[in-house]
Amino acid sequence: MKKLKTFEAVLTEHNAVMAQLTSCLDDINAAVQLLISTLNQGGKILLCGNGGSAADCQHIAAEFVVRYEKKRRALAAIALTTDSSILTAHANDYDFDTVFARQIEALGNEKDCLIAISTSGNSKNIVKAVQTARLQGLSVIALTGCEGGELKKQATVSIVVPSAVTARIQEAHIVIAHWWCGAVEEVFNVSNHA
Ligand SMILES: O=C(CO)[C@@H](O)[C@H](O)[C@H](O)[C@H](O)COP(=O)(O)O
Ligand SMILES: [Zn+2]
Repeated sequence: MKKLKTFEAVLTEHNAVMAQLTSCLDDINAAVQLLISTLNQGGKILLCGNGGSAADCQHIAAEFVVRYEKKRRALAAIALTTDSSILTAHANDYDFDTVFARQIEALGNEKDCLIAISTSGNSKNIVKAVQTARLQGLSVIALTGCEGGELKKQATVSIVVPSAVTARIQEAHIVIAHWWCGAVEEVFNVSNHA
């Protein structure tokens, strides 16, 4: 049986990935500018991902629509991972590879920005979502790892977390996305919110 990785080993691995995130600073900053300009011009943020990254999509959308740390006006974000009727109908009647692409066809326009999350950078439904988004004129931020895979080639801005371990990459993704939420919130903080 494979020996259990100790919690200390996980912490060491996690801390090493966090320390190496400085290599992604330019891309992280470029992505936040894209999010701010998207919202400034009346666009919305769409998000897609599988598994743990699907959960991250709805987590991040909630921060934008409701709040991160401050009360301010609502910001437009939709997780494409949450409508079980759309997901099951499309997977059942067409195929799973286009579950997100289909929703982008329905909802996306050139003012919008897609945040596409895939730790491998190669999940077919995420790659197809990015292709559809680019064809429709959306900008795309890829949150990925493992050298970026196919996503890196197709996104407007790619953040490639320097790790090949899915869980560590996901942990880095949420740290980055939380920073984006805080930075965006600062810009839209001048609010008429009660
Ligand atoms: O959360 C985890 C592992 O931490 C899993 O659910 C993981 O997200 C799933 O295996 C995904 O299908 C992986 O897809 P991707 O990140 O390579 O696109
Ligand atoms: Zn997980």
